[in-house]
Amino acid sequence: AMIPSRLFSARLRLLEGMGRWTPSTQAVLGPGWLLPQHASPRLLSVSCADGAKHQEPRRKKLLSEKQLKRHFVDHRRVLVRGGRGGDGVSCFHSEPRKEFGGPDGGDGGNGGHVILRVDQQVKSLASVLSRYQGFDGEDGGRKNCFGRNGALLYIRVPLGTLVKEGHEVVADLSHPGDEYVAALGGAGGKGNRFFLANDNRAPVTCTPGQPGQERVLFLELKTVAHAGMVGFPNAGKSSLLRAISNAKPTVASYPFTTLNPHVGIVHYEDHQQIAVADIPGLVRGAHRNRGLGCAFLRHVERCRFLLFVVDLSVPEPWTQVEDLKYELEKYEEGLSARPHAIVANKIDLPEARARLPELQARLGQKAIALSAATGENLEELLLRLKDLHEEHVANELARGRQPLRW
Ligand SMILES: Nc1nc2c(ncn2[C@@H]2O[C@H](COP(=O)(O)OP(=O)(O)OP(=O)(O)O)[C@@H](O)[C@H]2O)c(=O)[nH]1
Ligand SMILES: [Mg+2]
Repeated sequence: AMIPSRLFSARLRLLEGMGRWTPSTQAVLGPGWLLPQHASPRLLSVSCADGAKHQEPRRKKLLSEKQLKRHFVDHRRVLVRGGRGGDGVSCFHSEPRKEFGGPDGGDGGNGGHVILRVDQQVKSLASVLSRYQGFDGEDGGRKNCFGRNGALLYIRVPLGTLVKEGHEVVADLSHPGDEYVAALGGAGGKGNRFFLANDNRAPVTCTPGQPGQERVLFLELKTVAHAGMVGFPNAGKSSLLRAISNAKPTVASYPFTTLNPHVGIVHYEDHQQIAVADIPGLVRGAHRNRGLGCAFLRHVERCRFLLFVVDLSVPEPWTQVEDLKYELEKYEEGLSARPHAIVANKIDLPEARARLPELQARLGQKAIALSAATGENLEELLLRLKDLHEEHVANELARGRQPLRW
């Protein structure tokens, strides 16, 4: 589970055991709606339920939009410093009855580099700290002992991390296993043995180790996936991802459950794998920085095709599609024209099913009506995903490019 959802659930436990829960079926978009009135029964835990008997639940504080954005970690400023090189040593060989032992001060070891490495287990930049110091090299020793080099320090980052220095993009870690040396370790110093020469048989000079490189880098996550799911909060994107893939994003009846994109892999019988990203809820006016703003729309940028997830339990569901397209277009021109499918979710609810014919008519395009909750008609979506994927592969090959492989 991601950190933000844990924060939410901690807050929500206060309301558990109350039995007042009703599933919220629609998200009403306004400034004060960011947390639910009722907690989901999923979060029930015994210890807290006991506690609830004795104490009055506290009033929940509403998260402001600003606080909400703080939970959403897809960019980070990091200070990286390579390890310092070890110092060289100045000393002379000494042994009983041997009067002029030569210089035998060893060199210091090199400082360790700090390296960014893509790790597909890592899903967000939340685990990245604000500063990293590489391992120092060891100092040299007597008897020509060289210091040990500092070990490499790896920072694990998710696939699709963009590395910027100032405004310049210095690396784009968009392939599994990609690495980028963020800061070089300093070179080790030389011991006096190094300075031994024919004209100087007894050098006393030795040099100190160099400090490691220091850089301030900006990491930015752009989720890489085949398909990106976009939809309003509570549309059921996370439920859908759970239903079709191995991913387990949190599902709850309040908007903005998902604050970080999740990527799930859909496995087909022919061993094909399609990566689907669950992208945080978009709201009307996102381009004017409402809700989570449109910062997270950069995750959509790299999705090869889109799934518009529409909540059929809300009146006039077709406006959702128009609004989603509008917001996407505001963010980047042409984004709404990506290959896409329209998914009408929550068909298990009777009022939702009744709205379907009108939705189809208004869109002038087929919508895949399904229920993430009951699993009804998921096959149609899976087949459509496969078609979209094949289209993408054919397109990329035609342009002489390598299609995204998972
Ligand atoms: N009846 C019904 N309820 C559903 C269905 N799919 C999702 N829900 C409910 O809708 C609510 C929201 O589901 P989520 O999957 O968390 O929605 P989301 O789009 O990921 O929401 P955010 O992460 O907040 O953007 C939950 O209470 C789900 O149980 C469905 O097919 N039928
Ligand atoms: Mg979600």
